[in-house]
This record gives sequence, structure tokens and C-alpha cells, in this order.
Amino acid sequence: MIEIQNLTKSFDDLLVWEDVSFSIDDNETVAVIGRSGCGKSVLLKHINALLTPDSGKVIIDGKDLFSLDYVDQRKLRQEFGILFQGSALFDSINTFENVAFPLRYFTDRSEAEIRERVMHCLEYVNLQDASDKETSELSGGMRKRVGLARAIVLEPKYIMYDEPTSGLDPQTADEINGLIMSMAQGLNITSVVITHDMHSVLKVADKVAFLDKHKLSWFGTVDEMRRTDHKGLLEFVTASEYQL
Ligand SMILES: Nc1ncnc2c1ncn2[C@@H]1O[C@H](COP(=O)(O)OP(=O)(O)OP(=O)(O)O)[C@@H](O)[C@H]1O
Repeated sequence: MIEIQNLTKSFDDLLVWEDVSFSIDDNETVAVIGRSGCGKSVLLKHINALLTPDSGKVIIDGKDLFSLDYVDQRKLRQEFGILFQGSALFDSINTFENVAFPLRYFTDRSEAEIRERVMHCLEYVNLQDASDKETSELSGGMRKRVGLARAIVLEPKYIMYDEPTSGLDPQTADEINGLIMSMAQGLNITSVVITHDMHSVLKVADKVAFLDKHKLSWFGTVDEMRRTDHKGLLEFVTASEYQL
């Protein structure tokens, strides 16, 4: 379980958001939505301890993330897979090595064990035949899938998705939504999905956190969102040309 408690963050005199609190239960998928620049990525980076807050806490499975020492924070980070915006693959190595990277960095598994795990993850995203391909040879959708295979390679309990469907055509975006759902359900993964894509929200999310006007403006289930009369949320949804 991830508990975000009274989190406030500024960069110099720019307030990103203040007093943000919500919880993500085990096996739940929470979508974080809001206008460009409202601080979605900054929030994700706090859950991964890539940024520290001005005040407030992130509690993960009972552990206060920002009170942990470096070794314990590193251990906790291994429970997190991240699909970065743009996939963030290394250009100079092939698909296999991109997926193998966390195993080589965080574990001392043998070459045979690494091969078995990497190929299993590539099969999961249906890229078992692309293991030798260079990053430059991959389409946008394939890059996302390699990023997903890398995100699950350490068998994480949590996956953070930063704009997983951005830049993809609707059909490929739907394939990625399908994979996000299958990871949540098949691998019991707890997920946080940052997105502008309301189709994706309605498909993959159990709950929605709406950031607006420097605060958590609305938080609830997808069913509650469908019935909401929250003006800011309705405006955001309407602007994305989606009917609830
Ligand atoms: N390291 C940083 N230093 C200074 N300002 C930052 C830093 N990271 C983010 N910001 C600022 O914080 C605000 C929130 O940024 P963030 O990237 O979280 O927005 P976002 O909601 O994810 O936007 P988008 O939907 O466009 O990706 C922005 O004004 C951004 O310029």
C-alpha cells in the first residue's frame, strides 16, 4: 500500500502542489490526471524518491520513504518498475540488454538465469523475436513494450507509468492499455498511471486522482468520476473530448 500524506512541493518560488493526500491499495490502479504542468510527473518522482518533498510523507508498506537510509531506499526501489515517458531505452544496446539492465545492476544472477528471465518478460509483451533488435529499429509501440518488459523484469510489486500511451495510434495505445491491465491482474501489480488519455483512464484505472490549482482537487473511483458534478474535473474531461 502507498500512502501519500500531506505532501507539499515547490521549486524555489514555484508551488507545484500542497497538502496532497491519498492512498493506493494493493493491486489497485490509480490514474493521476490533470493539465500539463500541474505536477503529475513530480508526484510520481516523489513516490520513487527521485525528488524529496518540502513537507509530508510517502509511506510504502508501512515504511516512511524519506526516513529510510540509502541502502533501504535502494532495496525498496527494487520493488518498483517504471515505464518512463518516451520509454528511456538505451540506444547503444539491443532489446535483450535493455531488459537485462536492471538484473545486471541490482542482482548477481548468472547469465543463464538472466537469459531465462529476460526472454520470459519479452514473451509477456510479445517481443520474443525482437531480442536482437537495436533500439533505433523499434517502433514507438515496440519501445513501450520493451520498456514494459524492463519494468517487470525484477518482479516488482509496483509499476509507475508515465504517459504510457502518449504518441501512439489508438490501436497500439489500446494494446498497451491491455498490457497494463494484464500486468495488474495477472501479476498482482499495484499501478500508478500518469496520463492525459481519458480512454486509458476509463480502461485501466480503479481510482482517479485529479490535480488542479496546486492541490489534489478530486479523488475517487472511476464509477464516482462518471457521476461527478465537480466542475474542474468535468471541464478537464470535456476538454479531452471524452464523454463520461
Ligand atoms: N526539477 C525541476 N526543477 C524545477 N522545476 C521543475 C522541476 N521538475 C518539474 N518542475 C516544474 O514543476 C511543474 C510540474 O511539472 P510536471 O512535469 O510534474 O508536470 P506534468 O503535470 O507532469 O506536466 P505534463 O503533463 O506536461 O508532462 C512544472 O511547472 C515544471 O516546470
